[in-house]
Formats: sequence, structure tokens, C-alpha cells
Amino acid sequence: MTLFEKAPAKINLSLDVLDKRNDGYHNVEMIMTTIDLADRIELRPLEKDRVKVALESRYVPSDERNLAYRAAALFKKEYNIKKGVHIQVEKCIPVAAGLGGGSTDAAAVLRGLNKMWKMDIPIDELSDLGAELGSDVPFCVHGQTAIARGKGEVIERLNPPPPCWVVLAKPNIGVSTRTIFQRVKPGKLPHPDTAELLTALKNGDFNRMCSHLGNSLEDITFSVHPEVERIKEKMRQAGAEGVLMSGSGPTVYGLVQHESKAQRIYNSMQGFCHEVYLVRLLG
Ligand SMILES: C[C@@](CO)(OP(=O)(O)O)[C@H](O)COP(=O)(O)OP(=O)(O)OC[C@H]1O[C@@H](n2ccc(N)nc2=O)[C@H](O)[C@@H]1O
Ligand SMILES: Nc1ncnc2c1ncn2[C@@H]1O[C@H](COP(=O)(O)OP(=O)(O)O)[C@@H](O)[C@H]1O
Repeated sequence: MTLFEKAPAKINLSLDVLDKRNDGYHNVEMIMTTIDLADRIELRPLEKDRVKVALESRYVPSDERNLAYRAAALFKKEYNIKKGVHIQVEKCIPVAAGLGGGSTDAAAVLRGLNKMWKMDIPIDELSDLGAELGSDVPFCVHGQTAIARGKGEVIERLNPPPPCWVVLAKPNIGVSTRTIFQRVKPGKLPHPDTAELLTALKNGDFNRMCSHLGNSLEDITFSVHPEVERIKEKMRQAGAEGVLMSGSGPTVYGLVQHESKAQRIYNSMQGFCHEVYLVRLLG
């Protein structure tokens, strides 16, 4: 039996860096939601007890460094499974973009193997397992809309944002999350007003949500890659109602309520930026 699992990208509606931990990571508080831009994961049982990943990408290895591979290997080890799986990854999410591409592939593999091998593992347990692979994997295991705390592994579900369009604009660079976090100086960061954003989501208030988007890492990424700040300005000038850099960047997104306006902004960003997408929030 071949099984397909959709692996949607995420955007950060907020990302607050609270402090540095003894393990070198940072405590964060971030509200994330999924968007309709997705990789496609195909899982096929193998006779032999092995994990094989196939994907066509110039940027992502298909060996044991791939997060999809690592997810399958971890799942097998944790539950002592002596079966094999072939994983085909169709990459549509740009790589090292702040959209959680690798994390969502790993999460989709965990969910998919749980079904394929009829394990019935509860979602919270899968999420805890995912935390061993990366800070964004627990959110991606849950999907939808949630606030993540700790280093990303403490997940609390939230109401989905009001429906809207998302214009994504990515310059022709990849950003290393690690490099951006290394430049963090706690105490010198801006902080989003997470409480206001939570209220906006609770009330389904689109305008209030747009005016309280915020990301502590933006200024650091802007200082390393000034073109990201220019894209943000351009997205705002083009008329997007809420604009923010996602994750550690470099993708900038604009939220827009009406389709015709979103299409106009998409067209104007295309003349300005390497990769542009027009998608819906999945929430
Ligand atoms: C910043 C965020 C926000 O969504 O997104 P991206 O820009 O990667 O999408 C994530 O939390 C990223 O999650 P993920 O990409 O899984 O990161 P990890 O592999 O766990 O960590 C990469 C590196 O970032 C730093 N890191 C990450 C998370 C965190 N809470 N504190 C950190 O200091 C650490 O130096 C770590 O070595
Ligand atoms: N399945 C995968 N898809 C994307 N990137 C992967 C995958 N497996 C490993 N990686 C590696 O993870 C790193 C971060 O990529 P990605 O997850 O797309 O970025 P981000 O965390 O900014 O969203 C890249 O260096 C990439 O080579």
C-alpha cells in the first residue's frame, strides 16, 4: 500500500525570542499557522529493513542527512520496527526559507508511518518524538494554528486566523537559522505583542492581527541581508495589509483579504523578487 501525506509550509505570525538557555538554544514564543504551499510525501513499504529517500533537488541531500530520512530512522528505532520504507519527497517549499520545509517533511513522515504501520501513536507522543529532530517539527506534526513555547516543542492549539491570501516573496538566498540565532543579544531585541495577537485570533479580527505581527529576528536578518528589508518595504508599498518576515527568513509574506488585490500585489512583487507565490492560509 502506497500512502501519500501532505507536508504544508508554515509562516510565523509572531516570533519572540525570550532568553538563551543553558543548552545553547533560545526560549521562544511563536504563533505559527500553515499555508497551502506544500511538499508531497509518498511512503511505500520495502521488503528489506531499510530507509530510502528519493528526491530531486539541487539543495537538499537524499541521504541520512535528509530530515525525512532521519524521521523514519528515529521512528523505527523508537518503536523497534524491523520493516523498510521508500520515501519519495516532491519538494515545492523553497529550502532554507523560514517556511519550515525540512521540518514539515519530517513531521509528514512521522504521521505517515504511524498510519502505514498501524501504530496508533497519539499525536502528542509523535510531537515529542519530532522534537528530537528539530525545534519546528512538533508544530509541524500538529499543523493548523498554534503557539509554540520552550524551544518550540510546547504546543498549544489556537483558533485559525481569519481566511486570507498570502503573498510570499523570497530573494535568491538561503538563511541559516543557526547563524541568525548566534547573533542574538538577548536584552537588545524587539518583542512582538503576543497577547494582542492572541486576542486578535480569538476574536477573528483580521486588522488587529495584521497590526500585531512581529518577529524578534527580523532586524538581525535585515542586517546580514539588506535585500530582505527592501522586500518587506516593497510588499508594504504594494498594499499588503500585514507584512512580516517568516522564521529566521529570508521569506517575507504579505496578508491580504481580497483576491483581486492579492493578485495585483503578487504581480508587482514578481518584477522585484526571485521567487513569489500566491497561496491561501490553511489555518
Ligand atoms: C526560527 C524558526 C521559527 O519557526 O524557524 P526557521 O527560520 O528555521 O523556519 C525555528 O524555530 C527553527 O527551527 P528548526 O529549523 O527546526 O531549528 P533547529 O534545527 O532546532 O535549530 C537550528 C539552530 O537554531 C538555533 N535555535 C533554534 C531554535 C531555538 N528555539 N533556539 C535556537 O537557538 C540553534 O542554534 C540551532 O542549532
Ligand atoms: N527534506 C528536507 N527539505 C528541506 N531541507 C532539508 C530537508 N532535509 C534536510 N534539509 C536541510 O535543512 C536545512 C534547512 O532547510 P529548511 O527546513 O527548508 O529551512 P527552514 O528551517 O528555514 O525552513 C537545509 O540546509 C537543508 O539542506
